[in-house]
Amino acid sequence: MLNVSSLSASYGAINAVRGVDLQVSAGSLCVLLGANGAGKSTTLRSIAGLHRPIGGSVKLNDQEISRLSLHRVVKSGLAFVPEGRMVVAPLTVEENLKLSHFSGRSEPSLLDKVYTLFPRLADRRRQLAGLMSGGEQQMLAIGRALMTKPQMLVLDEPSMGLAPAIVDLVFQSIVELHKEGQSILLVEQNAAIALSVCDYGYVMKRGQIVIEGTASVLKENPEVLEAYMS
Ligand SMILES: Nc1ncnc2c1ncn2[C@@H]1O[C@H](COP(=O)(O)OP(=O)(O)OP(=O)(O)O)[C@@H](O)[C@H]1O
Repeated sequence: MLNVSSLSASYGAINAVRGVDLQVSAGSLCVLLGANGAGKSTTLRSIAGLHRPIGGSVKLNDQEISRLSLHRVVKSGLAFVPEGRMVVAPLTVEENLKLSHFSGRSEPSLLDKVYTLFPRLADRRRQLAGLMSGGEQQMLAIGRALMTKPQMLVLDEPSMGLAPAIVDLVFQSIVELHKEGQSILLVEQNAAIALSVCDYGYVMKRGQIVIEGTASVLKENPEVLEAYMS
Protein backbone atom coordinates (compact mmCIF):
# COMPACT_ATOMS: atom_id res chain seq x y z
CA MET A 1 0.00 0.00 0.00
CA LEU A 2 2.43 2.75 1.20
CA ASN A 3 6.03 2.09 0.36
CA VAL A 4 8.66 4.63 1.36
CA SER A 5 12.18 3.90 0.28
CA SER A 6 15.47 5.72 0.84
CA LEU A 7 13.58 8.92 1.59
CA SER A 8 15.78 11.92 2.31
CA ALA A 9 14.72 15.48 3.08
CA SER A 10 16.56 18.58 4.19
CA TYR A 11 16.17 22.19 5.22
CA GLY A 12 19.16 23.81 3.53
CA ALA A 13 22.21 22.25 5.17
CA ILE A 14 20.14 20.35 7.78
CA ASN A 15 19.62 16.74 6.69
CA ALA A 16 16.44 16.08 8.65
CA VAL A 17 15.58 12.71 7.03
CA ARG A 18 18.29 10.37 5.83
CA GLY A 19 17.41 7.31 3.82
CA VAL A 20 14.17 6.30 5.51
CA ASP A 21 12.52 3.03 4.49
CA LEU A 22 9.07 2.20 5.80
CA GLN A 23 6.00 0.30 4.69
CA VAL A 24 2.38 0.38 5.71
CA SER A 25 0.41 -2.55 4.38
CA ALA A 26 -3.28 -2.33 3.55
CA GLY A 27 -5.43 -2.17 6.67
CA SER A 28 -2.56 -1.82 9.09
CA LEU A 29 -1.97 0.79 11.78
CA CYS A 30 1.68 1.85 12.02
CA VAL A 31 3.42 4.31 14.30
CA LEU A 32 6.58 6.33 13.83
CA LEU A 33 8.20 7.07 17.20
CA GLY A 34 11.19 9.21 18.12
CA ALA A 35 12.43 12.08 20.24
CA ASN A 36 11.88 15.75 19.42
CA GLY A 37 13.77 16.72 16.29
CA ALA A 38 14.29 13.11 15.14
CA GLY A 39 12.72 13.89 11.76
CA LYS A 40 9.26 12.36 12.19
CA SER A 41 7.22 15.36 11.03
CA THR A 42 9.54 15.97 8.09
CA THR A 43 9.10 12.33 7.06
CA LEU A 44 5.31 12.66 7.17
CA ARG A 45 5.33 16.02 5.41
CA SER A 46 7.53 14.56 2.68
CA ILE A 47 5.17 11.60 2.30
CA ALA A 48 2.14 13.92 2.14
CA GLY A 49 3.46 16.31 -0.50
CA LEU A 50 4.07 19.25 1.85
CA HIS A 51 7.85 19.03 1.73
CA ARG A 52 9.77 18.18 -1.42
CA PRO A 53 12.25 15.36 -0.64
CA ILE A 54 15.79 15.48 -2.00
CA GLY A 55 15.93 11.74 -2.62
CA GLY A 56 14.11 8.43 -2.49
CA SER A 57 10.59 7.46 -3.34
CA VAL A 58 7.09 7.36 -1.83
CA LYS A 59 4.70 4.98 -3.53
CA LEU A 60 1.02 4.60 -2.83
CA ASN A 61 -0.20 1.42 -4.50
CA ASP A 62 2.83 1.50 -6.79
CA GLN A 63 2.14 5.09 -7.87
CA GLU A 64 5.01 7.48 -7.17
CA ILE A 65 3.55 10.41 -5.19
CA SER A 66 6.58 12.15 -3.70
CA ARG A 67 6.84 14.75 -6.43
CA LEU A 68 3.14 15.42 -6.83
CA SER A 69 1.44 18.61 -5.67
CA LEU A 70 -0.48 18.36 -2.40
CA HIS A 71 -3.79 18.38 -4.27
CA ARG A 72 -2.71 15.44 -6.45
CA VAL A 73 -1.46 13.50 -3.43
CA VAL A 74 -4.90 13.84 -1.83
CA LYS A 75 -6.54 12.87 -5.11
CA SER A 76 -4.38 9.77 -5.31
CA GLY A 77 -5.79 8.64 -1.93
CA LEU A 78 -3.52 9.89 0.84
CA ALA A 79 -4.87 12.31 3.45
CA PHE A 80 -2.68 14.08 5.98
CA VAL A 81 -3.68 15.55 9.34
CA PRO A 82 -0.90 17.95 10.35
CA GLU A 83 0.44 18.64 13.80
CA GLY A 84 -1.63 21.45 15.30
CA ARG A 85 -4.79 20.44 13.42
CA MET A 86 -5.07 23.52 11.12
CA VAL A 87 -8.83 23.71 11.09
CA VAL A 88 -10.26 26.87 9.50
CA ALA A 89 -11.28 28.83 12.59
CA PRO A 90 -13.88 31.22 11.08
CA LEU A 91 -15.79 28.39 9.34
CA THR A 92 -18.28 26.08 11.01
CA VAL A 93 -17.58 22.42 11.69
CA GLU A 94 -19.68 21.36 8.70
CA GLU A 95 -18.08 23.95 6.41
CA ASN A 96 -14.65 22.64 7.40
CA LEU A 97 -15.75 19.10 6.57
CA LYS A 98 -17.20 20.19 3.23
CA LEU A 99 -13.91 21.84 2.25
CA SER A 100 -12.84 18.34 1.25
CA HIS A 101 -15.19 18.57 -1.74
CA PHE A 102 -12.30 20.29 -3.49
CA SER A 103 -10.37 17.02 -3.35
CA GLY A 104 -12.69 15.48 -5.93
CA ARG A 105 -12.95 12.36 -3.72
CA SER A 106 -15.67 13.50 -1.33
CA GLU A 107 -19.16 11.95 -1.29
CA PRO A 108 -22.23 13.19 0.66
CA SER A 109 -22.48 9.87 2.56
CA LEU A 110 -19.04 10.49 4.07
CA LEU A 111 -20.46 13.29 6.19
CA ASP A 112 -22.74 10.79 7.96
CA LYS A 113 -19.80 8.45 8.44
CA VAL A 114 -17.76 11.21 10.08
CA TYR A 115 -20.68 12.23 12.31
CA THR A 116 -21.18 8.60 13.35
CA LEU A 117 -17.52 8.26 14.26
CA PHE A 118 -17.49 11.62 16.05
CA PRO A 119 -20.93 12.36 17.54
CA ARG A 120 -19.46 15.50 19.14
CA LEU A 121 -18.96 16.94 15.66
CA ALA A 122 -22.57 16.16 14.76
CA ASP A 123 -23.75 17.99 17.90
CA ARG A 124 -21.58 20.98 17.04
CA ARG A 125 -21.96 21.03 13.27
CA ARG A 126 -23.01 24.71 13.21
CA GLN A 127 -20.36 25.87 15.68
CA LEU A 128 -17.32 27.84 14.53
CA ALA A 129 -14.28 25.56 14.43
CA GLY A 130 -12.14 28.15 16.19
CA LEU A 131 -14.39 27.97 19.25
CA MET A 132 -14.01 24.21 19.65
CA SER A 133 -11.76 22.58 22.26
CA GLY A 134 -8.40 21.11 21.20
CA GLY A 135 -9.83 17.59 21.24
CA GLU A 136 -12.82 18.57 19.13
CA GLN A 137 -10.53 20.33 16.66
CA GLN A 138 -8.45 17.14 16.43
CA MET A 139 -11.62 15.15 15.69
CA LEU A 140 -12.56 17.75 13.08
CA ALA A 141 -9.14 17.57 11.44
CA ILE A 142 -9.38 13.76 11.27
CA GLY A 143 -12.97 14.02 10.03
CA ARG A 144 -11.96 16.45 7.30
CA ALA A 145 -9.25 14.04 6.15
CA LEU A 146 -11.77 11.17 6.13
CA MET A 147 -14.04 13.23 3.88
CA THR A 148 -11.51 12.62 1.08
CA LYS A 149 -12.12 8.85 1.45
CA PRO A 150 -8.41 8.16 1.88
CA GLN A 151 -6.81 4.81 1.23
CA MET A 152 -4.03 5.95 3.56
CA LEU A 153 -4.60 8.24 6.53
CA VAL A 154 -1.49 9.95 7.89
CA LEU A 155 -1.68 11.64 11.31
CA ASP A 156 0.99 13.84 12.89
CA GLU A 157 0.82 13.65 16.71
CA PRO A 158 -2.92 13.40 17.23
CA SER A 159 -2.47 13.53 21.02
CA MET A 160 -0.51 16.78 21.06
CA GLY A 161 -1.71 19.24 23.68
CA LEU A 162 -4.72 17.15 24.69
CA ALA A 163 -5.77 16.09 28.19
CA PRO A 164 -5.36 12.32 28.84
CA ALA A 165 -9.12 11.62 28.75
CA ILE A 166 -9.39 13.36 25.37
CA VAL A 167 -6.33 11.50 24.05
CA ASP A 168 -8.15 8.25 24.91
CA LEU A 169 -11.20 9.45 23.01
CA VAL A 170 -9.18 10.37 19.92
CA PHE A 171 -7.37 7.03 20.03
CA GLN A 172 -10.67 5.17 20.40
CA SER A 173 -11.70 6.67 17.09
CA ILE A 174 -8.37 5.70 15.52
CA VAL A 175 -8.92 2.12 16.74
CA GLU A 176 -12.46 2.21 15.33
CA LEU A 177 -11.13 3.32 11.93
CA HIS A 178 -8.49 0.60 12.04
CA LYS A 179 -11.18 -2.02 12.77
CA GLU A 180 -13.07 -0.79 9.70
CA GLY A 181 -9.97 -1.53 7.63
CA GLN A 182 -8.56 1.98 7.29
CA SER A 183 -4.79 2.01 6.66
CA ILE A 184 -3.12 4.47 9.05
CA LEU A 185 0.36 5.85 9.64
CA LEU A 186 0.83 8.07 12.66
CA VAL A 187 3.56 9.92 14.44
CA GLU A 188 3.18 9.88 18.19
CA GLN A 189 5.19 11.06 21.19
CA ASN A 190 2.97 9.04 23.49
CA ALA A 191 4.60 5.66 22.77
CA ALA A 192 2.62 3.80 25.42
CA ILE A 193 -0.74 4.59 23.89
CA ALA A 194 0.52 4.23 20.30
CA LEU A 195 2.04 0.80 20.90
CA SER A 196 -1.09 -0.35 22.71
CA VAL A 197 -3.13 0.07 19.51
CA CYS A 198 -0.66 -0.24 16.61
CA ASP A 199 0.31 -3.32 14.64
CA TYR A 200 3.81 -2.20 13.75
CA GLY A 201 6.21 0.56 14.72
CA TYR A 202 9.32 2.37 13.57
CA VAL A 203 11.69 4.36 15.78
CA MET A 204 13.55 7.33 14.31
CA LYS A 205 16.74 8.86 15.62
CA ARG A 206 18.63 11.74 13.98
CA GLY A 207 16.83 11.33 10.67
CA GLN A 208 17.09 7.55 10.38
CA ILE A 209 15.02 4.51 11.29
CA VAL A 210 16.97 2.74 14.01
CA ILE A 211 14.49 0.14 15.29
CA GLU A 212 11.39 -1.44 13.79
CA GLY A 213 9.12 -4.29 14.69
CA THR A 214 5.66 -5.39 15.71
CA ALA A 215 4.12 -3.36 18.53
CA SER A 216 4.37 -6.32 20.90
CA VAL A 217 8.11 -6.70 20.20
CA LEU A 218 8.76 -2.94 20.47
CA LYS A 219 6.95 -2.81 23.82
CA GLU A 220 9.54 -5.22 25.20
CA ASN A 221 12.57 -3.54 23.58
CA PRO A 222 14.75 -2.08 26.40
CA GLU A 223 15.78 0.95 24.34
CA VAL A 224 12.16 1.78 23.48
CA LEU A 225 11.12 1.22 27.09
CA GLU A 226 13.80 3.49 28.44
CA ALA A 227 13.64 6.27 25.86
CA TYR A 228 9.95 6.50 25.07
CA MET A 229 7.92 4.75 27.73
CA SER A 230 9.48 5.82 31.01
N1 LIG B 1 11.24 24.59 8.82
C1 LIG B 1 12.42 24.15 9.26
N2 LIG B 1 13.56 24.81 8.98
C2 LIG B 1 14.76 24.36 9.40
N3 LIG B 1 14.94 23.23 10.12
C3 LIG B 1 13.84 22.54 10.43
C4 LIG B 1 12.52 22.95 10.03
N4 LIG B 1 11.63 22.03 10.49
C5 LIG B 1 12.35 21.10 11.15
N5 LIG B 1 13.66 21.41 11.12
C6 LIG B 1 14.75 20.62 11.70
O1 LIG B 1 14.70 19.33 11.12
C7 LIG B 1 14.95 18.32 12.10
C8 LIG B 1 13.77 17.35 12.15
O2 LIG B 1 12.62 18.06 12.59
P1 LIG B 1 11.17 17.38 12.64
O3 LIG B 1 10.20 18.46 13.00
O4 LIG B 1 10.95 16.60 11.42
O5 LIG B 1 11.36 16.39 13.86
P2 LIG B 1 10.27 15.65 14.73
O6 LIG B 1 10.83 14.31 15.03
O7 LIG B 1 8.96 15.72 14.07
O8 LIG B 1 10.26 16.52 16.04
P3 LIG B 1 9.02 17.10 16.89
O9 LIG B 1 8.47 15.95 17.61
O10 LIG B 1 9.68 18.12 17.79
O11 LIG B 1 8.07 17.74 15.90
C9 LIG B 1 15.21 19.06 13.41
O12 LIG B 1 16.60 19.22 13.54
C10 LIG B 1 14.54 20.39 13.20
O13 LIG B 1 15.18 21.40 13.94
